[in-house]
Amino acid sequence: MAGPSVTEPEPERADDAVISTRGLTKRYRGGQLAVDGLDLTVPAGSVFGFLGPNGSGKTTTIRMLMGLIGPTAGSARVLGRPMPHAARTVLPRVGALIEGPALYGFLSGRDNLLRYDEADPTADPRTRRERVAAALDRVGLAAAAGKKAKAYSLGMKQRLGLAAALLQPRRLLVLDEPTNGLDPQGMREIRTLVRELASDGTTVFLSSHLLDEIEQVCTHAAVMARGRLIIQGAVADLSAGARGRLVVTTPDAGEAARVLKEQGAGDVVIAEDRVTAEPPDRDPAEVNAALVAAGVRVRGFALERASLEDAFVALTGEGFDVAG
Ligand SMILES: Nc1ncnc2c1ncn2[C@@H]1O[C@H](COP(=O)(O)OP(=O)(O)OP(=O)(O)O)[C@@H](O)[C@H]1O
Repeated sequence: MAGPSVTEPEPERADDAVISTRGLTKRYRGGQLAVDGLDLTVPAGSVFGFLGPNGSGKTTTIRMLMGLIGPTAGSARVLGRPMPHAARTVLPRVGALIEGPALYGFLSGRDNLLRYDEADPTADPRTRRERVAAALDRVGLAAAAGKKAKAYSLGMKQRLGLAAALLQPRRLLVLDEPTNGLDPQGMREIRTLVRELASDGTTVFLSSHLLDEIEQVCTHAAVMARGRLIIQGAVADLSAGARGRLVVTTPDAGEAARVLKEQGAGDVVIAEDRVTAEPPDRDPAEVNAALVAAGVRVRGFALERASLEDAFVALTGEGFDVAG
């Protein structure tokens, strides 16, 4: 008689978070508090940017999420399961690219992937070649598959690392600074790839110290500074929280600055024929009318959308200094 089929326990929790941490903390042996009480929620299907200057605790967090190091306090769940406890069941469904891919330079890109695939005990050897070809194709390396990996550019190596992470279907991809060290073209390629992967439904968690990168590819973001979470949420909401700047283009910059101050604008800055300021609490049309009435020749009048950087500065009172 056929008994009930053995199925894996449903891993997803009601909140549908692919990653969630509660009070996650790491203090290194030397006493360094690298991550301090982190409550992170990564929604399923998001491209989640994990942003922070160098040394803010991103890599330490990723290492805890992947079960590579244990937390000092708090807990982390990945795909609904506790880490590092459930690493054996969780990690096969997570593709990770952490601290650059480990590649054999003397082997071709294809042979590197064949090796990766061989190392996976769940991978069917009969379909290995097709899997490797599909992964190479996915990252745009099909034409360079026969080249030795040492002849690859840094961007190609990153893409090969991604291909290795994509040999199996993944629920989650974790990428630690995937564009670090790449030239603008290499960066664009990786970003395009990330967008494509996300449109296939894979949740992508990527760390970066580049604000504009997060704005370009991510739907959600969390901002870290000195081991603490500053803010997290949908990227559109994060930047909406900060006010944009008023930008007036005029040959009469000095007079425009005076009028803007009179109208209640803050932080008025003149840069040649551009005057920017924190917009005052009144109808922009009135501000414009006041400029014109004072004889300022207004050639441009705009409210620039706030960037994530503005949000960061507003929240921390500091610039986003990548040198940390
Ligand atoms: N193995 C370690 N032992 C002691 N301190 C460490 C260790 N690894 C990291 N740290 C410290 O913990 C803090 C957070 O480092 P972490 O690497 O997590 O930051 P990060 O945001 O990933 O920065 P980066 O992009 O430079 O790697 C830093 O002050 C760092 O010097």
